Amino acid sequence: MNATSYSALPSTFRSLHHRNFSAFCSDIQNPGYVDCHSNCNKSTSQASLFLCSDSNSRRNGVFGRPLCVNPSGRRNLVGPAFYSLETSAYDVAALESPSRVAEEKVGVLLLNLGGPETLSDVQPFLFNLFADPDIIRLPRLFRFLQRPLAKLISVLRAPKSKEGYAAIGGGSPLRKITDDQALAIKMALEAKGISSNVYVGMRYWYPFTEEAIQQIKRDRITRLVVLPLYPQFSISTTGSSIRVLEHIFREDAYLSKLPVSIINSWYQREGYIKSMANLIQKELQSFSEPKEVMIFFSAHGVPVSYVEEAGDPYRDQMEECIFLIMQELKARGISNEHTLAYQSRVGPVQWLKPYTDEVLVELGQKGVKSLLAVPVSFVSEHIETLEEIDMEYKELALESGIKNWARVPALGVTPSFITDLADAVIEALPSATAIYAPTRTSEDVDHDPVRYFIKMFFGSILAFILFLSPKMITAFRNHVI
Ligand SMILES: C=CC1=C(C)c2cc3[nH]c(cc4nc(cc5[nH]c(cc1n2)c(C)c5CCC(=O)O)C(CCC(=O)O)=C4C)c(C)c3C=C
Ligand SMILES: [Fe+2]
Repeated sequence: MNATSYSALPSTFRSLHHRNFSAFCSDIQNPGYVDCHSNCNKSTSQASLFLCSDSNSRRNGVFGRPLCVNPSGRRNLVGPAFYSLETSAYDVAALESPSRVAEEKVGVLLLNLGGPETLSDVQPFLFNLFADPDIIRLPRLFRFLQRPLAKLISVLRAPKSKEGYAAIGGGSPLRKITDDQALAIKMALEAKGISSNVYVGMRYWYPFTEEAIQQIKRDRITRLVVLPLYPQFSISTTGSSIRVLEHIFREDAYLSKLPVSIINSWYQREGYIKSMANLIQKELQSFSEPKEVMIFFSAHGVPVSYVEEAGDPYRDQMEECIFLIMQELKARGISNEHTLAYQSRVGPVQWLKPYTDEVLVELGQKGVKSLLAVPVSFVSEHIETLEEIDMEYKELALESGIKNWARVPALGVTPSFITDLADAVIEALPSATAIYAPTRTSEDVDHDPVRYFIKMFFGSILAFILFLSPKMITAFRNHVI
């Protein structure tokens, strides 16, 4: 697991992230949904609160006996069961004063992206996504345009996006797969002697992170591990979900005192690397000449500015991840050629290169005949594996001269992977610390009505010119994702 605490992230990212906290408010387009951000204000965070260490962590212990079982089957909760802990191997305070009897209710919150379940969910889902200031990062002057812009882009993009979801059965499989993963992690923890409630919190669709948090509160969880289901950290994924959590936690007396441990990334974990290597090794055997196969890692892209201006560690982590997987394969005597490319770009800006579609064409032209696609930024099947890779990229590869094509499946509930995630949770438990309420800074409150009017006026004109240009519209409507 990445031992990087939040405070150890690149300072450029931290400052951007904290600045963004100031602009955050609930943007969720979700008619029958109770707005958990009603207290949303313009305060900013100065805290670096995500402390998670994997060094010298105690592995599991025996954690007491069942106290009670909540029979209600909440949709974002997996198998609720609480245990009373008489001695806790992970409770640092309890270790310091062994006479203390701690009663712990361990919660694990899985963070994920979420996806539309039906075709009519697609546009509101896209609205939620584009209304996220970590997905479309507007300069301060334009922030007031986030929601109108999200509306515009979501409407423009919805037809293309709907085609994709229609091609994979009419909706995203993400919710079902994430629920299965939650149950599997709960059972793996149970097998290691830890009883827990495992919750699913999606960023852009049901069950929303806000709903999961409310359930955690109702369940009076006393120690929480937050586990994003993204192996590598990006501002646009884990960062965005953590920002939502921070916002909710700092507004709430109970939550701000709850010991929380957030696992920022876990791409270097041995169990994950080995599980990925297993999938690749197995799939290589489906080719008639396994040694001739090019291993083609395809990661979801992010705009270059995230990495080069905002300090997103995503590209570095991705490259290290690929290195570790290849090292593991080499240790098994597999030394195929490999390459990494980035897929799924949206909009008119530069994304991380090389682009998957361009590399496929080049490889075909260079005479590569066999290719094994390995989706590497996500651990569930989703639209970008099932539609973009399996349909669009496969077709492109075959047209470009590649003869033999296969893809490794996403990890899903692969036992070795799930066991490793359970271990990551156990290792994170000791470092859970309360999130303290940060103070506000004047930078985040724009009191002056004249300044506000001037910003709105010039911002609108500039936005009109920039965002409604035909180039912009085409970019959002057409780019593959
Ligand atoms: C590590 C994974 C992901 C990163 C990084 C990421 C960044 C990112 N994504 C968009 C825009 C869209 N993403 C969409 C779907 C989508 N994205 C991810 C993962 C990452 N995104 C997943 C798993 C999914 C699929 C969910 C599902 O329903 O199966 C979409 C919608 C799909 C479509 O329109 O076709 C958009 C749009 C941006 C702009 C971005 C970084 C800034
Ligand atoms: Fe995405």
